Formats: sequence, C-alpha cells, structure tokens
Amino acid sequence: MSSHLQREDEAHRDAPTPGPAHCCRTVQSSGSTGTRIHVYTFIQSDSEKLPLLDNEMFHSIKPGLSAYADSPEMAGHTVRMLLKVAKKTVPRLEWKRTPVVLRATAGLRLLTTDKAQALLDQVQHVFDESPFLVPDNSVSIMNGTSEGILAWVSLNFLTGHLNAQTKKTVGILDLGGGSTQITFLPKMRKTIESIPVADYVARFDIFNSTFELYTHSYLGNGLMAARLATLGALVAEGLEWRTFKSSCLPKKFRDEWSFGGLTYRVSGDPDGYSGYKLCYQEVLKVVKGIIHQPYELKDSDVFYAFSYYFDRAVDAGLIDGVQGGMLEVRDFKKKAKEVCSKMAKNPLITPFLCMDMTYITCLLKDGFGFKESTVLQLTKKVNNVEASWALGATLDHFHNLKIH
Ligand SMILES: Nc1ncnc2c1ncn2[C@@H]1O[C@H](COP(=O)(O)OP(=O)(O)O)[C@@H](O)[C@H]1O
Repeated sequence: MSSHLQREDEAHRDAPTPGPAHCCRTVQSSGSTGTRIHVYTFIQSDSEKLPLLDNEMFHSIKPGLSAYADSPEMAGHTVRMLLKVAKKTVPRLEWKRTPVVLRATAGLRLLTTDKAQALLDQVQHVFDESPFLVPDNSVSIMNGTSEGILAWVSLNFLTGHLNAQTKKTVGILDLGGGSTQITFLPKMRKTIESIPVADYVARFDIFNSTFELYTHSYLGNGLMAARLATLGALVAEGLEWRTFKSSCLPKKFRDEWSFGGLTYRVSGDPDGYSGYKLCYQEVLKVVKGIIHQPYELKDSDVFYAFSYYFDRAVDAGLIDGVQGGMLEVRDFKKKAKEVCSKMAKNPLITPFLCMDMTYITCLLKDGFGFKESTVLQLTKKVNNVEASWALGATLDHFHNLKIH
C-alpha cells in the first residue's frame, strides 16, 4: 500500500466527529491533443490543512477542442460525453454541490480570440444545462504561468512535499502538444535575479507558506507544435498542394498528418539525407534563442517529467508504460540516435519517433541546459493519480493559492 493511502487510513481513524467531509470535484482539461475529465474525491477533516485525496476518476477523448475551431458545436458534444462519465462517477445526490470547471491550455491559446471564444461558449452552454454546480469563471483559458504552477502543486502534493516542513520539493517538466512548462523552487537567489523578464517567476501562498517559483510556459514548444515548426509548416497557405519535408522522417515516408484542425502533407527527404545529426540541426531552430536556461539547473535535484516526455520514453522502449522510471538526459540522446539510425528499416511503425526523441533531447540539453547526467523521474501516475495540472487546479479552487 502506498504511503499516501496509509495516511488516508489514518485520517479515517483519527477523524473528529461528525466525520471528515467528502467532497467531489470535476475538472475538464482541454489540451491541444485531447479533452480530459478528472473527478477527484477529497477527504477534508481539518479546514486548516490540505485535504487528503481519496481517489480520482479519469477519462479522456481525442482530438482536443481546438480541432473543432470551425465547427464549435462538436466541442459541446465532447464535453457532454465527458459529463456523462462524471454523472456515473458522482452520486446523484452530490451533483448539485459538485463544481465543474473547464480549463483550456495551449490548443485554445493558439487560436484567434473569436474562434477560441466560440468553443468556450459551447462548453459554457453544456455546463449550464448540466445538473452540476457551475461556479463563476467555470470555463476559461488558463495562462501558462498557472499551468506550470498548478502542475508543480499537483506533483508536490502527490509526492507528499507540500505538507512537509522541509521545503524540499520536486521540479516539474511538462511537455504538452502545444506548449511546454518548466517549474521548480530555486535554491539560489541568482536564479531569480537572472531571469530575462518578470513572468519567469511566480509566488503563491498555501496556508502559512509562500513559495517563489521559477516557472515558464513556452507556447509553440509543445511536441506537436514543434513538429510543425521543424517541418516549416507554420505557414497557413498552400496546405492543399505543399508537402513539408524533414530529415527527421524516414526517407521514403509520405503521409498526411493533422494537428489543431488542419491537415498537412508530410514526407521524408527522398533525395537527401536523414538521421540524428541533420534532424538535430532542424529541431535546434525551434529551441535556440527561445528557451531560457535557468541559472542553477545544472546542480538541481530530481525533476518529474510527464505527459509527452513519459509517452515517448515508453514508445522508444526506455521505460515501462506502467511503472515509469528514472532516466538520465543522456538516455534520451542515446535512444534518439538509435531510433533515427534505424528508421529507414521500419519507416511505417512510428514515423515521428526520431523527430520527437531528437526534439526532446535538444529541448532538455540546448533548451533548458540540463547536464547529460541530470536524472529525470518519468511519471504518468503517482499513487494511481494522473500527473497533470488538474489536481493543482482543484486544490486552488478550494484553498485559493493566490498566484501572484
Ligand atoms: N489532464 C491531463 N491528464 C493526464 N494527462 C494529460 C492531461 N493533459 C495533458 N496530458 C498529457 O499531455 C500530453 C498532451 O498534452 P495537451 O494537453 O494536448 O497539450 P497542450 O496543453 O500543450 O495543448 C499527452 O501526453 C497527454 O497524455
């Protein structure tokens, strides 16, 4: 049994009469590659303390809402399906006092304001018709700073670091489809002093502690957005007739690929070369001059890396898809080289794996400036709970973290 659940049992035993309050909450997170629902059940026995998480129900639907930018009614359909799952999970008597919230991330940030708003309006309409509690500001686009901070809160809550007095915490690396986030608690003053602009640092309060974190979200540096940039496909014109080539793809590969509601013709470079070295030069353009290198990263503690970091490490055979595992940055590099050199032999299985693994390597090394020996904890779930910002968003709702 996990230590987290042990603590829960203790809470049951020691609960003051009339007993701990259970509360449920559903969060829908709307990313560029999927829309997901999380239903959390907490036990709150002491309003001065963090609640205990009893369990999470999680479900996801592809594609993300941004794929419906030109047919917003479909967004309503996605959300209705996810609320159906919530209805099955939350007891009927609790529906009225269970808040529903949707927070959209990079997929909607990348759309025009009008298109994004039309999608949010559809979601709001479905929420208003639902039997759940719909708080003010229940449907919105979350900014990148909140996304980074809330993911850090989630992971530190799940690993037991938020309750501890030690101020020992873990950093987080989140690689979405549209954006990527890095957040950690700096130990050196110089890290804060050497940030390029103010939006690389955020403070928030939780009970009697204030945390000052280094955090940044890079819009356009998520894994799918990086594919687009690598392929030179950020242009809006000529999608019907252009084919976007890359030496990160198998030479004989040709196919269509969709992201954010648009479809692109993509291929390897049949008359040119392919492989890790050339691919690295291509992906470096997406990273160089864009990603800021934090001052103290090189000596940092363990970082938890999840979302596409985890998915691609599994696809490449570096870690087990259930257990996750610890990897060094150099493991990504070694595997990227291997995958790229083998892609000609089996071009159809995972054609983007060379590009993705090379981009991840480049992002970690030349982007953030991690050493090859830095250890990453690759994680999908902690104690059966999804690693994502959604849990932090829920704690924020109940305990107003006052991010400033
Ligand atoms: N709420 C979530 N719960 C679990 N995994 C998530 C969640 N949000 C994103 N992910 C993971 O993140 C990656 C894609 O992120 P996505 O939300 O599409 O990115 P973005 O926010 O940049 O649009 C995938 O690996 C997906 O499984």
